[in-house]
Amino acid sequence: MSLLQIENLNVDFMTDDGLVRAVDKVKLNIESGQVIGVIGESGSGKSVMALAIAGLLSPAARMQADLFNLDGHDLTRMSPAERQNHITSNISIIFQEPTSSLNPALTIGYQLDETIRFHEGGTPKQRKERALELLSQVGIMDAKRRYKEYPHQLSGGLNQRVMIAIALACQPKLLIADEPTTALDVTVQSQILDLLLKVKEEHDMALMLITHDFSILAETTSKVHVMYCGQIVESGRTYNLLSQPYHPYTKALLDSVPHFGMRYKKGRRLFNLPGTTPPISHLPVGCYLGPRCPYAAKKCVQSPELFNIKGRRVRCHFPLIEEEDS
Ligand SMILES: Nc1ncnc2c1ncn2[C@@H]1O[C@H](COP(=O)(O)OP(=O)(O)OP(=O)(O)O)[C@@H](O)[C@H]1O
Repeated sequence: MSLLQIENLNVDFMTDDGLVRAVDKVKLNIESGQVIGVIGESGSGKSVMALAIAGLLSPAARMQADLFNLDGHDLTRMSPAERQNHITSNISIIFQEPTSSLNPALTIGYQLDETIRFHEGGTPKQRKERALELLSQVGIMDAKRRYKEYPHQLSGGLNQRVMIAIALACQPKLLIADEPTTALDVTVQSQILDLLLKVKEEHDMALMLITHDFSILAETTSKVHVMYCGQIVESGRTYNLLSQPYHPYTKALLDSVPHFGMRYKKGRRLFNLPGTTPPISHLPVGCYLGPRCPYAAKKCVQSPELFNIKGRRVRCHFPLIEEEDS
């Protein structure tokens, strides 16, 4: 069953350079219980898209969508207050830096209690029991002691567990994890990923994982969206997309990271996409990847639409499909 359906989501910001578009015609469909991934270079619009979905954009942002259906309700027809209420009842989000997401002046227990009070209510005793239960569920030993402690007394990994406990207190149907492991040590990263998958199963949630890391996507997701300059440029089933990318940008990202089993020869270099991501205030005409793309041709001065091909959606005039595939 479809949990979230979005069509033509745009997010604009008014800046000194004028109006800029950080998220451009994004189309998404998330099924209940599904794990999807979003990948792209820094500045490609992943976080702004996540904030837009979670209803957390700054007032300076302008958001517009042709379709925004969440759990069977059309958000485009709701008042801002109704919309916010529906989103906070259904979506939670955790961020890259758990320690800065928590309030350093308040205990873990107080911050958890605030969320439980808002979403579930109950007496102080019931709420405390619920908070301790949530802390145990996310693998925090000695929950009673941690309940009284402040974020600075916990490691980054433990604080991320607390953030996950707070997210679960909202009983979301969708949890968005925006680079949840980037700021953590490698060993802690895999523990947090395992935990996210465990709580996703236990709470029957969908999970949107935003990352820079293809190996995380390969391990955890069933579907991947690749973003560049605010647009989704390729979407598809994880295995198919990673094993045979159709968009030159997806291929460039994959070719720029080492793979297990790759033969290393002296002097051999990983692929390097020339140039840098253009600022959203100065995007090139036509295909945004055009000036950096090894496959660019005359036609690429026209903006490519996202089109369906062999179970994939690709925004490219010349997708990398071999003869026998087409
Ligand atoms: N409040 C804002 N005002 C103006 N521009 C903004 C604002 N917030 C984000 N942007 C711009 O929107 C674009 C997308 O940013 P976003 O943070 O979503 O990228 P990202 O893909 O999440 O990057 P990273 O992987 O580094 O987190 C960037 O060009 C950024 O500068």
